Amino acid sequence: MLKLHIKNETSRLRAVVLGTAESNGPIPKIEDTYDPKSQQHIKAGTYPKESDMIKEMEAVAQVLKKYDVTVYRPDIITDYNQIFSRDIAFVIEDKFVKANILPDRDKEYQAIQHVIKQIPKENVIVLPEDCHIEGGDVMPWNDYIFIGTYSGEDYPDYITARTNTKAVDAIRAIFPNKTVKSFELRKSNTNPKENALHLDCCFQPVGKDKAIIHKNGFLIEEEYQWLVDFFGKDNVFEITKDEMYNMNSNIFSISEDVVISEKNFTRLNTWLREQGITVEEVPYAEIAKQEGLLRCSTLPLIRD
Ligand SMILES: NC(=O)NCCC[C@H](N)C(=O)O
Repeated sequence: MLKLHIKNETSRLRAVVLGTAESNGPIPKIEDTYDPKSQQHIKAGTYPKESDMIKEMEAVAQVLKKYDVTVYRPDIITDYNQIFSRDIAFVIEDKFVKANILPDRDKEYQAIQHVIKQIPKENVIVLPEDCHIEGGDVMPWNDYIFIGTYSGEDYPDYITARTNTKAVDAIRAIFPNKTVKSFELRKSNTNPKENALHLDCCFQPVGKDKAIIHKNGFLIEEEYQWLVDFFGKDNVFEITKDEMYNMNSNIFSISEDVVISEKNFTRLNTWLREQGITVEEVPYAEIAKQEGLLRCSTLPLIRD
């Protein structure tokens, strides 16, 4: 049986599900896409090739192997996108919560049944269907759970809005000992530079007490400011609109002092090293074209 344990985003990683780019399927039709960045690349003829994305994910697998992390991979569903395993479920403490993901992506959960079977049944939580939530919006941070959401009345119009108020309330009820703090995110179905698809597309804690953040990803300035004050101005690395677009906030922590990051994130990687963090660089610019990066591709099961 798997002894799940996740308290935060950066404690030493021991076991993780890493998505797969195998049998990712043909280039989607514009009407079948569910994020504006993929759309943009389909129109420009620059949508990523499966073989390139497989290489990128293999580089991540190699780093995880180097750090002796146990890596689970999804079963392969023919011609189906299974790169972003982060969103399909999430672990908080010893609970595995099935995410109620966008219907276009709902088969992804079935492909990790071999992992779920190893979790005691009483620790697997299935939320009511009207609680929409994706793991990219959920961040356990010690006594807190940070959740990205969108509560506008036009929620149903946004295919980019993935976590609703009902889900935030449900998480609050399941974890009464945690402070659940939600953040309204900026959404656009058409402009990736104005779209924080998930909380991890505009914010992520790193190290022991630091964070990466993009102000414009937050709809409410006070909520952005709350995070800056929480971590302290000097501990926060502010990223630009283009850096958010390139997914700089979506690196992945193996521990408080080791992260996996994209090799072109020069400014961020320099800052991380200045903080004493070892940066394991991988190529991930092709996968980034689908509006997800390293945090999005990983579902941590056990951290110290
Ligand atoms: N946590 C994340 O931000 N995941 C990225 C998911 C990207 C995928 N194209 C989607 O729209 O669901």
